[in-house]
Formats: sequence, C-alpha cells, structure tokens
Amino acid sequence: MKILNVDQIRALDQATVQHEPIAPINLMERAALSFVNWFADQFPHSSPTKIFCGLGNNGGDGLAIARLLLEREYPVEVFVVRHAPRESDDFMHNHRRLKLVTDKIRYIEQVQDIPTLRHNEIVIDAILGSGASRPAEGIVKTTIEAINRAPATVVSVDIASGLYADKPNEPGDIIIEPDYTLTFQLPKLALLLPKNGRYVGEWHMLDIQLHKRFIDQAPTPYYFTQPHEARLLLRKRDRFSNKGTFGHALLLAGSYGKMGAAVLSARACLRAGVGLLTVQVPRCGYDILQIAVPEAMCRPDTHETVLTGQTAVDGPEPAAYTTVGIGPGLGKAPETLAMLRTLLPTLAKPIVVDADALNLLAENRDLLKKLPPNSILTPHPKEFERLTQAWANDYEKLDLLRDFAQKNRVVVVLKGAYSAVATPNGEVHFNATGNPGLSTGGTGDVLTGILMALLAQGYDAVEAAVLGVYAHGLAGDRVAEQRGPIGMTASDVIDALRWH
Ligand SMILES: NC(=O)C1=CN([C@@H]2O[C@H](COP(=O)(O)OP(=O)(O)OC[C@H]3O[C@@H](n4cnc5c(N)ncnc54)[C@H](OP(=O)(O)O)[C@@H]3O)[C@@H](O)[C@H]2O)[C@@H](O)CC1
Ligand SMILES: Nc1ncnc2c1ncn2[C@@H]1O[C@H](COP(=O)(O)OP(=O)(O)O)[C@@H](O)[C@H]1O
Ligand SMILES: [K+]
Repeated sequence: MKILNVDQIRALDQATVQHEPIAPINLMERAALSFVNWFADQFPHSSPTKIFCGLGNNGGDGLAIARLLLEREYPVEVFVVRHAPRESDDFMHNHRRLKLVTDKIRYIEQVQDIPTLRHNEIVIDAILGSGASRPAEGIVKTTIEAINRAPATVVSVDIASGLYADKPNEPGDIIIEPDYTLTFQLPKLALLLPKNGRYVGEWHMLDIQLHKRFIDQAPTPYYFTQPHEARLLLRKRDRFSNKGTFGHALLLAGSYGKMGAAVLSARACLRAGVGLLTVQVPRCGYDILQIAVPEAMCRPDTHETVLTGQTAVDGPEPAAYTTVGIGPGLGKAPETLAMLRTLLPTLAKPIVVDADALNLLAENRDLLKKLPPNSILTPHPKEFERLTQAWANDYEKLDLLRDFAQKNRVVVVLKGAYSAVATPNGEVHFNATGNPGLSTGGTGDVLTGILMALLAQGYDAVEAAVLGVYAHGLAGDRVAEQRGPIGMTASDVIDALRWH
C-alpha cells in the first residue's frame, strides 16, 4: 500500500470527485459514516461525546460525524473552534445540516468557552486535519492543551490536530495526544515515525473508496506493507524439492559470552526454511552450538574466543555458500575486523550484515564498498547512526536511510516499530507487524537468521527483507496474543514463526 503526501492526498480527493463522480459533500459524508461505524463498534450508546471542530474540512467531517452520531442517539455536544476568518464550503454545508437537528452547537473564541472534560467522556478531535500548515496558536493552542490535560478518551479524525502529515513539527509544537487516530484511506507518513508516537495512539485506516487508479499511478518512495502483499511474496515448495533446493547458508557469529546470539540466529535460520546451515563460531562455542542446534553443521574457528575466519576443518570457501550471514554476537576484536577485510572482497552474492559487523563497517567505512551488491544490512537506529550521522528529526533520518541504501547499493532494514526496509532504488517499505514485546535482547539475531534463510532459498534481497521483517513481526504478534507482550523471549519468536 502506498503512502502519499498531503498534496497527493488533496489531488486524490479531487480525482475521486471528478472520476467517480461524487460531490465533495457526499465524499465527506462517506468519510464521516465510516468513522461513525468504527466509533459505534468501539463505544456504547451511552458515551457522552464532545466533538471539537475546526473550520476546514476536518471540522466539516466533525460536524457530519456529530449529525450521524445524534441519529444513533449518542449524547453529543459540538464545539466549533473559531480559528480562521472563514469556513470551508463543506464545513458550511454540514453546519447548516447539523443546525436542523440540534441547537447544541457552541463556539470557542476564548478560554472561558472551553468546556470541562471528564474521564467518562469521549472527545472527538476534528479541529485540524491534513491541512495543518503551521504551529497551533491562540485559541486553537489553548483548546488542544485543555483536551490534552483532560482525563477523557480522545479520538482524532484523520490525524491529531496540529500534527503535520508529511513534514516535521518543531519540538515545542502543541499537538493533540489522542488515544486513537482514524485515518482516511491511506496511512500518513507521520503516523509511522517514532517521535510522533504520543500524537498517534492506536491507529486504524478507514477505507473511503478514493480513486484507485489515481493511487496506482501516484509516484511515491513510501509503502506500508499489508499482510496480503507480504504473503504474495511467499513461494510454495515443489513436491520434488530436496535440501539442496533451499540453499546452504554460512553463519559467522558468536564470541566468548555471546554464543547465544549465534544459537538464536542459527535456530531462526532453520525455522525459516534454509536447506543446509553451517555455523562458524570461535572454538569455545563448538560444544554449545552442536548441542543447542544439532541440525546445523559447525566449523570451529582456530581462535578460542573470537572469530578470525581461520579454521582447521575442511569445507568450502565462504564464497561457495548460497549466502553468508555475519554479525550476531561477533564482538569487534582486531582479528575479526581482519577477517571482514579478507572475506568481503571474496563474496559476490548478497549477504546479511548485522550487529557488530555493522559497527566494524561504521568504524572502517572503506569496507562498505566491499559489500556484495544487494546485501541486507539490519541496523537498529543507534547502529544506523554510527554508519551515517546523527539526524535532527525522523524525516531527516529517512532521507539518510534512502541515500545510504542507494549510494551503497544495499538493502537496509532500519529496525524498530514499523521497521523500514530501504531499497537500492530509493523505496522505503514500512512493516506493519510487530509489537513492543520484541524490544528484548536476541530478537534482532532472530531476524538475521530469517533473512539468511530467505536469501538462501532464492528470494531476491528486497523480497527477503520485506517478507522476513513481516514474518518476524507476525511471530512476535502471535506470541503477544498468547501470553502478552511482556516477558516475550527471542526463542518464543522463533517457535512462533509460520510460513503459510
Ligand atoms: N483527502 C481526503 O481523503 C479526504 C479528506 N477529508 C478531510 O479533509 C481534511 C483536510 O481538510 P482541509 O484541507 O480543509 O484542512 P484542515 O486541516 O481541516 O484545515 C485547514 C484550515 O485550517 C487552517 N490552519 C492550518 N493550520 C492551522 C493552525 N495551526 N491553526 C489554525 N488554523 C490552521 C488552514 O488555514 P491556511 O493554512 O489555509 O491559512 C485552513 O483554513 C482531512 O484531514 C480530512 O479530515 C474528508 O472529508 C474527505 C476525504
Ligand atoms: N516496539 C517495537 N515494535 C515492533 N518491533 C520492535 C519493537 N522493538 C523492537 N522491535 C523489533 O525487535 C528487533 C530488535 O532487534 P535488535 O535491536 O537488533 O535487538 P538485539 O540486538 O537484542 O537482537 C527488531 O527486529 C525490531 O524491529
Ligand atoms: K483532527
């Protein structure tokens, strides 16, 4: 699913009006109805509801929502925040319609006009929508502050008032902090960015049937992976396949005290369908690996505690494997850096690079040029900052991410909530699955194993990253469903992986 910017959303609105065709006021009615259907499922009829409307189309939505909720006998009061010299046409139209069914419309021009809000009340926030273009000031700011202070449940229409949909807010901006955001048709970029978490709450999309062909043709670098899109990438297995069909992966991982990372990656790689797996670990990890992951072959390094790449055991050169994964639990010993220096130029097929291997690349950026094209790098934000530089806001971070992936011809999975997969051609695919239960040591190692397995099975790097991140998050969601997000372990995530 595409993520469009505010100008494109406005044009999409116009295209829908022209091509469906539908009158703008009826499109607003459709938006309001879809909101009310969600609302009625969520909150009982007895819920006292105060709707705050601005003077633009977001306010117009609010007025239409008020009328539809009154029809369903919700106890609704309407407050119009007078923030601009004039109202939008569709606001005025809905204002006239609402006045026919209620005399409970009040106007907020000064502080005394703001009603008291109680904990059992619901606030519908329709003050500003995607048209917010400058910081809230005056009565808008005061009203938003009062709503944020109140113990009421707050539901924002389309987007929290004051939050810009596709550009950064300034640190001191006053923005609604909703419990829920119900956004129309497509996600807005702002909803997916970490710094905006408190200005979004739980969010859902409402399908209001905007013009599909316009969406299909609109250019954008940003996508939000939907479950059916991820599942489409999944390949079926041939009845006559054998273990050779699914590749032979080599995992270079572990150091003294961090063998668990190697074990987790190895187990996840097997659970993600690799044909064969060999793990090269420091000598101290040999027994651990063989006992913990009997399905994998193990090549002990000649070094006792860190990886050097040297081994006394016969076996193919790393370049002969279908793919290589390197990083989990690796440490940053000089011998390990030397191994990277020798190894990387010998590899031609995409590899997976994680954890300390990324930190070594960050400290030796000349090595970035030695990565095989289309390799997958999986930094968390701190690792990504080490690879690039600090950013002033999430939008600058996205620019750095796209730029890095394009310049280095790699796929970058920037991990976190809504992990972002950046591709060498400049696209960013945000992932929809996953939950805060995954914020625990070892879940990143699991992702590395999954991505290796998918590369080994012949998925191209972008497909592997999009599908792998999706399946990893979904496994986390399954665990959270069964036992709640708190106390989830990386091993639980491996056990919950499913590929159907
Ligand atoms: N596209 C769709 O899919 C559909 C969209 N729909 C709905 O339309 C909404 C977008 O409507 P919209 O364009 O009228 O913008 P909205 O946010 O209501 O207000 C703009 C007004 O506020 C003003 N203003 C701006 N910042 C301000 C500030 N800080 N403090 C005070 N004022 C400020 C601004 O002034 P200006 O910047 O022009 O000076 C202008 O007067 C969208 O979110 C959705 O709810 C649905 O109905 C149907 C389908
Ligand atoms: N709040 C969250 N929502 C969704 N996914 C998360 C969240 N926090 C962490 N994750 C996921 O968990 C994994 C953590 O990886 P990482 O930080 O490398 O951990 P580790 O190094 O301990 O293995 C990533 O895949 C990340 O996307
Ligand atoms: K709003």
